[in-house]
Amino acid sequence: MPHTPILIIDDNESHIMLYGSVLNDAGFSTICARTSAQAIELARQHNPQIALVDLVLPDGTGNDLVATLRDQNPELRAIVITAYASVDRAVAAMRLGVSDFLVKPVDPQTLLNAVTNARSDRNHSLDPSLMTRDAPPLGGLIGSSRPMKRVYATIRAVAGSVATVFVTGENGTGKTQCAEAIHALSSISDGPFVPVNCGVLSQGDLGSAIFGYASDAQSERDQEKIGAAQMANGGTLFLDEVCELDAMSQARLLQLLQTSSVIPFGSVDAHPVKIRIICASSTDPLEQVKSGKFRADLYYRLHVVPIHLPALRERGTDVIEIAEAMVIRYAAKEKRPTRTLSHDTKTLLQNYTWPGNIRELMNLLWNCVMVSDGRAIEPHHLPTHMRENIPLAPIHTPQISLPTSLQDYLQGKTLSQIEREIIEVAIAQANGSIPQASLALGVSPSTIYRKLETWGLPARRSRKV
Ligand SMILES: Nc1ncnc2c1ncn2[C@@H]1O[C@H](COP(=O)(O)OP(=O)(O)OP(=O)(O)O)[C@@H](O)[C@H]1O
Repeated sequence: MPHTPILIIDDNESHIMLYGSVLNDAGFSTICARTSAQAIELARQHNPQIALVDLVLPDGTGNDLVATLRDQNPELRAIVITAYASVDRAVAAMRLGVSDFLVKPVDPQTLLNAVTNARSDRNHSLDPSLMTRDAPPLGGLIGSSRPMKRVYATIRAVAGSVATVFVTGENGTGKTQCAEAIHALSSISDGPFVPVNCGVLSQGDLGSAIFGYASDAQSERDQEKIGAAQMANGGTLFLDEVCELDAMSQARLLQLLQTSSVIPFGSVDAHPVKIRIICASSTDPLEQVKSGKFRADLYYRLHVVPIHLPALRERGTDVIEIAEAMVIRYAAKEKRPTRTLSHDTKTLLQNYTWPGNIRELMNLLWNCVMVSDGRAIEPHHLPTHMRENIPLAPIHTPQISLPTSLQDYLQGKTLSQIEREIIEVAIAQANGSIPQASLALGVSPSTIYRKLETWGLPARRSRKV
């Protein structure tokens, strides 16, 4: 429980009673103000850490009041309540450092979620020792660089709450692994962890994959498909590449966050769910908000606790720590003798820019374990572009050439066989460089790495055509 009461500011008596009783029933103490002036005075006396602020007050705007209260106490978390959701209002509130933005009518669960999130956000940001002390790595995450220690500390700090977490970082930096670590450390770790990659499904499939659908009861086909949000009930829903959601799914996700219930497509029935949402993006979500692709109010609700995963090239000697662990892992997996990394190999690994991050490193080492025969992995086992320090941006994009008669080529092949062949050709023509092959194919390197993982192939063993 917080040591100081929650300050409720609203000029409507019935709202004050409603919010007060919900919070009191949940064990919070509250104090109430009907005007900005009263609120400023009460805040001086009681130093509240959380304030619930109506946007329209008799003697000023809620935003102005938040600014004054945060001037008095920069650690104060403000939850703004408004009758109208609008992007402008949400953005203005975000600029003021508002912690949550609720639209009337506010249901009790949404209010409690917002207060719980504000508390965990506050606890997290108030503990500077968490950010600097030597946080040991978490299961599965290797690396002891300073930026990663900060990440481990944040994961630990947030895992105890159910606050929404927004993980950012380039492809292959470990966003999914980070989400899994948060779930594993949380009080809901017994519940399911349900990941959805919003970047790989078509928009039509994506909406029903997350929220499910209910079809016409007369239809002979399945009448209902449970979506990931319901499957995650009691656990964590992980939305990877969340900025890829279309407008309709963004609206549904916002509704899910506001009401803690899921309405499947084609249905009007709301299914209550108790889930934590973790989302991730490899692009800057704020840029997506600025360009109008992603709703500001949704971003704002998702971005309660941000975690940024540094690129592998920014993690110092983590690259060697991870590489050594991977060599052991792949040697065991492939039943090959364990090899060391020679001094020169380590230097090359350390100096490379790793556009595909850890996924690229893993695939490279898998390949090295397969092709090396001596005691150590030497520079000649590495791809040419790493040995010769070829710049990251390719001078020219390789052209993909396929057999001349398309009909002959396609004959008797499934779509997935064709996809696999095209990817293998592109890799071969890029001399084993996944980043270059991905440029030629117009997909992200992660997409190719994932496919190779599915096929059980290390990256550079792809067939030369
Ligand atoms: N710190 C780490 N130590 C060891 N392995 C890691 C680490 N971080 C990530 N990995 C591994 O690297 C691979 C890629 O990680 P992950 O899928 O979590 O990345 P991602 O950022 O979610 O990628 P994408 O953006 O493509 O979805 C996984 O096999 C994961 O287990």
